[in-house]
Amino acid sequence: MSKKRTLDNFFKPVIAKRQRVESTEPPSNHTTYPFPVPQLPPNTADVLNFCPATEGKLINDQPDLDLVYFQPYIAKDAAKDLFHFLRRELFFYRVKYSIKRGPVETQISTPRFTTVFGLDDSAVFSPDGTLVTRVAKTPVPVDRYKCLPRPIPGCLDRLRKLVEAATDCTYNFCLVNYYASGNDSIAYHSDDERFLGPRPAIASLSLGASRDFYMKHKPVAPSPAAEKDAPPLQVGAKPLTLALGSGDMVLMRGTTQKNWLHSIPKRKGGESDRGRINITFRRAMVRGGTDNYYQYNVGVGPVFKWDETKGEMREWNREKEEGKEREEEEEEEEEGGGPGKGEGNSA
Ligand SMILES: O=C(O)CCC(=O)C(=O)O
Ligand SMILES: [Fe+2]
Repeated sequence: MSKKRTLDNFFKPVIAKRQRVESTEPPSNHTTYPFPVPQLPPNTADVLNFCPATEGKLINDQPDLDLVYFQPYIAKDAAKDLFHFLRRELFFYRVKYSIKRGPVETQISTPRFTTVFGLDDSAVFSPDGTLVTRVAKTPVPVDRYKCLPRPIPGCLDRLRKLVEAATDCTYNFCLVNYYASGNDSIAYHSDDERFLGPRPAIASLSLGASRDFYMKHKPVAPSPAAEKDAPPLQVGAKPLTLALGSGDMVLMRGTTQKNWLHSIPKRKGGESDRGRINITFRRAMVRGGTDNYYQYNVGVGPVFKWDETKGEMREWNREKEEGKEREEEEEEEEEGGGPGKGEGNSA
């Protein structure tokens, strides 16, 4: 070893590698989960007590736009830990579906990983995990929903409560997107579904790689009295770009969804390839909302789980996982003193 390197090492501050400390609380589980979801690690949970890390800034200087931008909502280190925890522990889907426009059916592949938890306002989960009506607390018939609703796991429910307090709104749904690379995206759309009510509040939290969030006003149809081919009306709204960094949160509320579109466009290389998680909290009023969210964010395809060694989402399969666990248990048993492994047998 060269002298220079030895000296460098001498003066380098000793930074202890941060240990991953797991929660001792039992994980969240439900019959609809492919596998249990651990509780937040205690150090991440503690830091969340200091949210919001900054005060929200109002962005309402354009027609029909009403945003509150927390930049950030979660401080940098905690946002990083939360990103890695959620990417590692949640189950995701890559949903495919078909849409019919007139006689033409088109196959769509959602260009990002998604997952969803929650239940509309008509019902609640009872402590044993079954569904009961919100008011009368009578069992909900099993065929009420096309896809069985999933309770929000403890780790995301903690976030939901914090976000409720910071935004003065209540939410019963949590949608999670994972953009694995710059090739993953969400096209221009508005979250103005009828089941969210007329002026929905949607809180959108970003973790991981920074991505551009584009917003533009919807074209405004000319009045019925205008000429037939009249161009869309100009409302004088300028498109907007927010460079959403890790820990940032945007609350979209009031007339925003009715009048504005938003998207996360594709990007080439750079930071995007490190992956980004987006979590939106919303409130669905009726059961149609529940069916819609599960159809488009869970679907019927395979489960994906983050593979730490490969550094990518991999298809997860219950039989394969259970087989792997059995093998590991058998290996442990053998190492623990099975025949031929005893003392004096090493020659
Ligand atoms: O990823 C984002 O920031 C936006 C996600 C979004 O618009 C949605 O899930 O509806
Ligand atoms: Fe959206």
